[in-house]
Amino acid sequence: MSHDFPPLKNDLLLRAARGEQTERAPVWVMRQAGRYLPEFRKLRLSHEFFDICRTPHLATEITVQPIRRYTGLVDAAIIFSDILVVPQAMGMEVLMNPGPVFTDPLSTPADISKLNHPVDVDKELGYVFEAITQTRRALDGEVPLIGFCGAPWTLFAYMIEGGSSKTLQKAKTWLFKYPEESQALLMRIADICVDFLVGQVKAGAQLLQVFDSNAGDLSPHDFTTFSLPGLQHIVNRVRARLADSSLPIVPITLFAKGASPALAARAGYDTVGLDWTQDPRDVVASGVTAALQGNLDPAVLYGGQEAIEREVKRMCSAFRTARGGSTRAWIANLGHGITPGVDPEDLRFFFECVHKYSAEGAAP
Ligand SMILES: Cc1c2[nH]c(c1CCC(=O)O)Cc1[nH]c(c(CCC(=O)O)c1C)Cc1[nH]c(c(CCC(=O)O)c1C)Cc1[nH]c(c(C)c1CCC(=O)O)C2
Repeated sequence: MSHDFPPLKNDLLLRAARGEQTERAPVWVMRQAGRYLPEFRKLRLSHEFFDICRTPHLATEITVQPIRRYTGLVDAAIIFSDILVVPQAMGMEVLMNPGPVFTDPLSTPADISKLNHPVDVDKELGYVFEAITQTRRALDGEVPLIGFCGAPWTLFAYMIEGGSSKTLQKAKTWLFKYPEESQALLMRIADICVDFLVGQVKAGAQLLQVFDSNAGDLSPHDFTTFSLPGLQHIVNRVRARLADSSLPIVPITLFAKGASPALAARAGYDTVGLDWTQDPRDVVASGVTAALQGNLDPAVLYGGQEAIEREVKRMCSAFRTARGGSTRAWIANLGHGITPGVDPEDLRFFFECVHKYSAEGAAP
């Protein structure tokens, strides 16, 4: 590889993702660079959301904010960006005000012809690669850097709904009314995700995560029919392409929120992310052998320190019991992103509790 990055000093995340035993569970939280941090809100006052994503030194600055604040407590950085940069690369306009808004969503399959095809990922998303490379240098090996993308089904849903939606009525209409066109578009998105993820590893990402945030809206049959093929394509092609280009075969995590973990595990990722509705003991009992990530309810962080300590203890004990007494192959996290109203000191306490209660030899 052409980069010469500082050596990694904390590899807990990478070891847990590979299924190894670690002296304690590595911990990070989804959306850890975000609005609950005053230093993020301050920078955000003078910059639009997607301008930050497109400006590598700003994306780097925000990515390292939680690493600086929680030095020695947090075990990973995740590049500051958004899953919706992929629809932008496909030619769609997306604004953030305050949630995502597509100015011209897809309404029928005829609209697919308006999308860029093929997409030159290096050209359209090169700013993410540059941000990753700058962030690797800024991190100075303190913690590994996670790259990510949205899953085809979740991106497809945003491209059709034009924003967040409770029912996903429009996107689901496509699945049932235009199944073949839907599958073709889902696989087109999957191919872009492959190029995007490989480019992120080339730029310096040390673990990848695919966010299928809308997975739970599909029945098991429809998840299997419409989401799983793209997810499998991504993990298989990314691994093959990394091997062909002599790049490191980094671990890959799938967070399919709301989906059955046993079904998500069929995609073949190294780590399966769990939301807080799942009990890790049931997940392991159902035959899932992948590493696990998660899964405290983000709302626990509003409950005060007594609740945080009690619930982290409960979580650690559940993951330990799931594996017959060890915290092997577990990455501690929330079950979804941290929300804007959390007190940063309560997140610090969450990290401290994970260190204490996930340690080898901690009381069960
Ligand atoms: C569905 C989704 C999106 N984006 C993302 C997902 C998948 C994860 C999930 O389910 O939450 C992923 C994402 N978005 C962001 C990151 C950065 C890295 C991190 O710290 O985790 C990541 C990994 C920054 C962001 N993405 C967004 C913000 C807040 C925007 C702002 O600063 O105004 C941040 C910090 C905005 C965003 N972006 C998106 C929505 C629906 C919203 C608005 C609602 C919300 O804020 O949660 C799309």
